[in-house]
Amino acid sequence: ERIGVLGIPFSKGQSRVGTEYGPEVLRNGGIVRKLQNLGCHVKDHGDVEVIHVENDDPEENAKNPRTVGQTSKLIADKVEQVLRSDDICVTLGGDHSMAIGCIAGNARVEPDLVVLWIDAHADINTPMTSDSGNIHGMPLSFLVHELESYVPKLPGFEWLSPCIHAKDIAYIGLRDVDAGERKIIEKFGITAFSMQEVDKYGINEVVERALRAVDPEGKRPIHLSFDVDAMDPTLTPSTGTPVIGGLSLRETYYIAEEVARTGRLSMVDVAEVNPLLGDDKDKKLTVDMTISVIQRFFGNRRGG
Ligand SMILES: N[C@](CCCC[B-](O)(O)O)(CCN1CCC(O)CC1)C(=O)O
Ligand SMILES: [Mn+2]
Ligand SMILES: [Mn+2]
Ligand SMILES: [Mn+2]
Repeated sequence: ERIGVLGIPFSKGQSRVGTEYGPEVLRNGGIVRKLQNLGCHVKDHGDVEVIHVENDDPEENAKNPRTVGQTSKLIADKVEQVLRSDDICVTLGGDHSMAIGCIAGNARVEPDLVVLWIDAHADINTPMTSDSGNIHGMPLSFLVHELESYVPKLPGFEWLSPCIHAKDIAYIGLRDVDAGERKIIEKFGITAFSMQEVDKYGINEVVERALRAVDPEGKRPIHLSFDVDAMDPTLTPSTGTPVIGGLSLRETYYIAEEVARTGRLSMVDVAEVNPLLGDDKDKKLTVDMTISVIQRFFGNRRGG
């Protein structure tokens, strides 16, 4: 396939400096060349322009709303452009608020997409249910039709309309879900496989059930949003909100290989790499583990 790589050097969806350097360290780790070495045609589209709004005061408890909202619009426009020329878009983040623009942009090209959200967290707080006000904990709430009446129209988000339904989402890797998120997941019946289910059923059964739940006929395009904190922090320590007891390398490989096998992968977001956290060993490990996972979405299979 033709892969379009897009950097999203963004950090204003949360409060730690560093995720803006995610694209740089992933590129320096060789992600473009390693995908090309798999026989993929890879075009690096550079970085999305990041907007910085002065005096961007919190609104409805959400921090940096104008900066996040306006940048998300540019992300959506750029993602749409990439997907008009390439088959698959790989976005290098950047904090997970990037997914607002990534999914909105993908949905313009693939309106029937389903979302696999690989993460320790549910990232579906509304501005009111969030305890932090960090928009990287809220992206899905801006995108889901069923939550539209619960989410205030924040300044900077005028351009955005919900584009997915709750039934189109499946989580794998959850282990730090807030009370408000739990209520939303239950109220709207969102498919969710926490680490408990991964242990109970095994990753093969979890992946099979997740795909069947969102796409029983096996024909819808897949948007895979990968938060590197889904993996155990011993594998990806350089990330802002690590949670122990995460996915193993082999479990994460398996998810990537199975999604690749569908042949319906439309987009992969790589979120929450923060190279300023931890020491140099941690940073290198995080980058190397992340890239080794991404390679498995594109034909690098353990069986050859
Ligand atoms: N759900 C959290 C964390 C979001 C993580 C976003 B990511 O993209 O990395 O998945 C919860 C934060 N909260 C912090 C204090 C704790 O005591 C409880 C959880 C929030 O800030 O909304
Ligand atoms: Mn997370
Ligand atoms: Mn709809
Ligand atoms: Mn996340």
